[in-house]
Amino acid sequence: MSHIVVPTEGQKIVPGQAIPNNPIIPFIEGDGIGVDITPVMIKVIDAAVAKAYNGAKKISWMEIFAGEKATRIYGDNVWLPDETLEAIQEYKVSIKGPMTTPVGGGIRSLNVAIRQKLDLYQCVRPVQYFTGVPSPLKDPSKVNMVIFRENTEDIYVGIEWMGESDDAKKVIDFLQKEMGVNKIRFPKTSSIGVKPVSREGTERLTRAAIQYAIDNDRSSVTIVHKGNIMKYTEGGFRDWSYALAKNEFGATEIGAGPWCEFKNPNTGKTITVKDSIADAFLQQILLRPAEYDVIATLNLNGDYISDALAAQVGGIGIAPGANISDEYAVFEATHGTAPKYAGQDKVNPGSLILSAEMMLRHLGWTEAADLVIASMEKAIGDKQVTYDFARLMDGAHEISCSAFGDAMIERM
Ligand SMILES: NC(=O)C1=CN([C@@H]2O[C@H](COP(=O)(O)OP(=O)(O)OC[C@H]3O[C@@H](n4cnc5c(N)ncnc54)[C@H](OP(=O)(O)O)[C@@H]3O)[C@@H](O)[C@H]2O)C=CC1
Ligand SMILES: O=C(O)CCC(=O)C(=O)O
Ligand SMILES: [Mg+2]
Repeated sequence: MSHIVVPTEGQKIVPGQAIPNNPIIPFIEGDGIGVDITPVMIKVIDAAVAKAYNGAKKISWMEIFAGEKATRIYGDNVWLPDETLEAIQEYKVSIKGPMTTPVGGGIRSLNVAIRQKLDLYQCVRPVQYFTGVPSPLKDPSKVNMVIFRENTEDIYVGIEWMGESDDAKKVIDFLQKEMGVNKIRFPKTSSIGVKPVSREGTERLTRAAIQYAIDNDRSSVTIVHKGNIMKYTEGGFRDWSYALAKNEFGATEIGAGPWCEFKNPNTGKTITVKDSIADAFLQQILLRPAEYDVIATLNLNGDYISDALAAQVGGIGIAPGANISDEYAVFEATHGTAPKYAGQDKVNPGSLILSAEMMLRHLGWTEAADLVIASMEKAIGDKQVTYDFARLMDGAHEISCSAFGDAMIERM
């Protein structure tokens, strides 16, 4: 039985057709702080759209279910109902709150499952400084990067077997007897994980990152990898990315290479394609952030880099993101369910609001998106901030999650 109530007003987004003035947008509330941030996001976005278009445009929100709320509605163990995935596919553009993933045993990540099942291969996470936001950097205004994180491959996808299980023993046996592997230090008790990284997966991600650099007049794309150690997976990602830059975008090597460059066909400006080994990269972004612009990286590196870079511009309370395929887009914040704050109307709704701001731009509703950015800048500039910023800002006025949404709306 369906538990999704389709709004009586509103239309579906149809690829190849103009975005309707009243699109139906599915949303997943999310676990933990989802109950706090999702309603605030909806209120702020509705206000921005109403203000920007004088009522001529409006989103019809349609709740769909996943995570703990789905188990309450659909029954035990129904974490990701089929009709939720079908709605994301049918309505094309949607937004989700965070969902809990237990550590060790228990269900595998529903967030990752949505990305895998719908092949949302780009995880796009812009990291940009807003004036007045507290930061550990001397000059955080130099941080302006967009992470393109591969979203469907790598050790992150969860192909692994628990140490001492029959399956782990079978895999270790195969590796030792058939593949000549003699480097597993403790074969009797090792858990084993598999890290698939493909040329196709790399190419489509790096293509999207380079195309983004072209479309948005960015100066460089940095391939971040650990290819010195994992030569065929992380190293493959680097080599396939450089090859794509040369073969598809006409990049040529600078000096002895491997860095290369090409002219942006739209602006004539040079775009440099370079690479950085992940450990060094994490210190470079702290010390010399101005040198990095668009980042293309694998799934696990991208996970770490997302939170690390977010910290440089105020933390994961203000870190938006989007999961994108050639057909669908699911917007979601970088952070998780922050369970200790759930239901307290305390946390920063900024990440989910900025994810919705990315969604407005994706729809071409730039006027409303601009209002979201401007009102957030004003609220922060007036030091009306949630606890996470208040504890790091002098003279800040700490307000609740919902009051921050209201402070934005008052400033639109
Ligand atoms: N895409 C998704 O849905 C994601 C889900 N998760 C899941 O979330 C659960 C909790 O993960 P955890 O590692 O604690 O990471 P979280 O991102 O949920 O929280 C870590 C810390 O980040 C800060 N934080 C997070 N969100 C906000 C916010 N909106 N405003 C202000 N501060 C915020 C808090 O810091 P402080 O304590 O300093 O106040 C919080 O304790 C796990 O089950 C994990 O798997 C994790 C990441 C992404
Ligand atoms: O799915 C999860 O529980 C964690 C995901 C995550 O950390 C991320 O996508 O950044
Ligand atoms: Mg993460």
